[in-house]
Amino acid sequence: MTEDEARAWLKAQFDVPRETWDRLKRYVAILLSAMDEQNLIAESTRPHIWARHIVDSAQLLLLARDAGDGEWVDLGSGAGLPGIVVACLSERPVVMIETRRKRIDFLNDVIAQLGLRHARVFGGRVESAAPMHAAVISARAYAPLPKLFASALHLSDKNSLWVLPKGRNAQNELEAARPAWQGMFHVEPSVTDAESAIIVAQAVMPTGKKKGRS
Ligand SMILES: C[S@@+](CC[C@H](N)C(=O)[O-])C[C@H]1O[C@@H](n2cnc3c(N)ncnc32)[C@H](O)[C@@H]1O
Repeated sequence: MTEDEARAWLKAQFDVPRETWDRLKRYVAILLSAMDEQNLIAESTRPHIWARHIVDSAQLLLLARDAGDGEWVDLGSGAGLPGIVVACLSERPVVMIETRRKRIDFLNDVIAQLGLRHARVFGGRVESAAPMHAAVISARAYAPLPKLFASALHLSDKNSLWVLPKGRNAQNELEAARPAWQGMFHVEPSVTDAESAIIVAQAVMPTGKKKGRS
């Protein structure tokens, strides 16, 4: 997907009013300029930021269309991927969880500059966030599945929809997690890379447990 194709995809998939479009463009500009001070995205992806990061994040919204009302919780948000992109493209409240100080400051700065009043940052470890009933949980390049589920189970209930971009190893990672984790799982192809996939899960709980949090 070229950068032009990425922007065209966004326009085709989302009703992108001018204000939203401006926000996305400002986010990209802020992110690129902050790259002088901290490594927020891989240097090699800088020329492909719309395809590799913005569309890659935005596609999760399509997979979460049927989620119930409530907060979208993004684990290990880093530069705000996908959390900031989700907050730009939807009105759902977004909580980004990030532990590194410079990244927390960056995220709060982006929220303020873009006026994203429905987004907030929890600055700390996922494991130490207060229990929640998230409607959607995303995690991009955060942790392998077993650690991901174990660290964030207290943020979920049986209705929470997990949308987890997992690159080219998604199916294998899912099979490896199966003995310890049960739920309804399926794997969706990524629009940005034909060989990458996104794990979508619901009612996730450790195997052997009969009931999740309701
Ligand atoms: C590889 S980066 C990915 C960032 C972003 N999601 C992306 O796709 O570009 C992983 C991020 O997760 C954060 N992180 C790792 N473990 C964490 C934890 N237990 N709690 C909160 N944040 C964590 C790191 O500080 C880092 O910013």
